Amino acid sequence: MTQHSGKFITFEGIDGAGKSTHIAFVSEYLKARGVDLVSSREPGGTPLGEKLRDLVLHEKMHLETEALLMFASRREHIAQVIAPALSRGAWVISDRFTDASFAYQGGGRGMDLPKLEALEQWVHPHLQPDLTLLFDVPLDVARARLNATRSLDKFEREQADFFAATRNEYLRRATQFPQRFRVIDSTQSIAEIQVQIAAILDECFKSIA
Ligand SMILES: Nc1ncnc2c1ncn2[C@@H]1O[C@H](COP(=O)(O)OP(=O)(O)OP(=O)(O)O)[C@@H](O)[C@H]1O
Ligand SMILES: Cc1cn([C@H]2C[C@H](O)[C@@H](COP(=O)(O)O)O2)c(=O)[nH]c1=O
Repeated sequence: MTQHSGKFITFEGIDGAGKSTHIAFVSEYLKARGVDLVSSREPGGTPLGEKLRDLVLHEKMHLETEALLMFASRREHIAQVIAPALSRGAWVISDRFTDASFAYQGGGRGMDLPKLEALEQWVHPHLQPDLTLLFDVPLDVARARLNATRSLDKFEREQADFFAATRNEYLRRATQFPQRFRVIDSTQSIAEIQVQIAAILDECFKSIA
C-alpha cells in the first residue's frame, strides 16, 4: 500500500517501445492541469544513480551484479527524489522502475524471481506505483525504431530471444497486477496513443480531469 499524498506513475516497455516519446506528452498533460510534477528515470535520477547507469549500460557484468546495481540506483533514487517528492504531495513520473528489473534481469537474463522479490522488499517494502503504463510492441517494430535513431547500448544490442522473454515478463506482471498496470498497444500512431493515455489519466486520477 502506498503511504503518501502524491501520485507515482511509471513507464515501462522494451527498448524502442516509445516510453520517452510519451513521457514528454504526460508531463505536459499533467503540468497543464496544475500538477506539481517531478520527472525522472531509472537507472539514474540522481548524480550517483547516473554514474551507476553509465556502468550498467556499458560494462559486462554478472547478472546478479547488474540487478544489485539497478536496486542500488533505485535505493538512492527513492531516498533523494521519489520519497521527498511524494511526501510533499508532488507527483513523480519515472521512466522505468522495479518492473524493469523483473522484466530485464528476471525475464531477459533469467535471474531467479524470488531474489528480485527479496531486493524489492528490502529497497521499497511500502512503495509501489499508483499507475504503470506498459508500452507493448512486437520486437521487430521496437528494433526498427531504435535502429533508425541512435547507437545501441548493452541492453539494446541483445538478441530477439532476450527481448521476447523481457516482453513476456512485462505482460505476465501486467496480468499479475491489473489494478495498477495499463497495457498500451504501441503499434498505434503517436496521436492515437496520446488519446488513450489521456483517457487513462482522467480515469485513474479523476481530480485532474
Ligand atoms: N507510436 C509510434 N509510432 C512511430 N514511431 C514511434 C512511436 N513511438 C515512438 N516512436 C519513435 O520510435 C523511436 C524510439 O522511441 P522512444 O525513444 O520513445 O522509445 P523508448 O521506449 O523510450 O526507448 P528506450 O527505452 O530505448 O529509451 C523514436 O524515434 C520515436 O519517435
Ligand atoms: C531500471 C532498469 C533498467 N534496465 C535496462 C532497460 C534499458 O535497456 C536500460 C535503460 O535504458 P532506457 O533507454 O533509459 O530505457 O536499462 C534494466 O535492465 N533493469 C532495470 O531495473
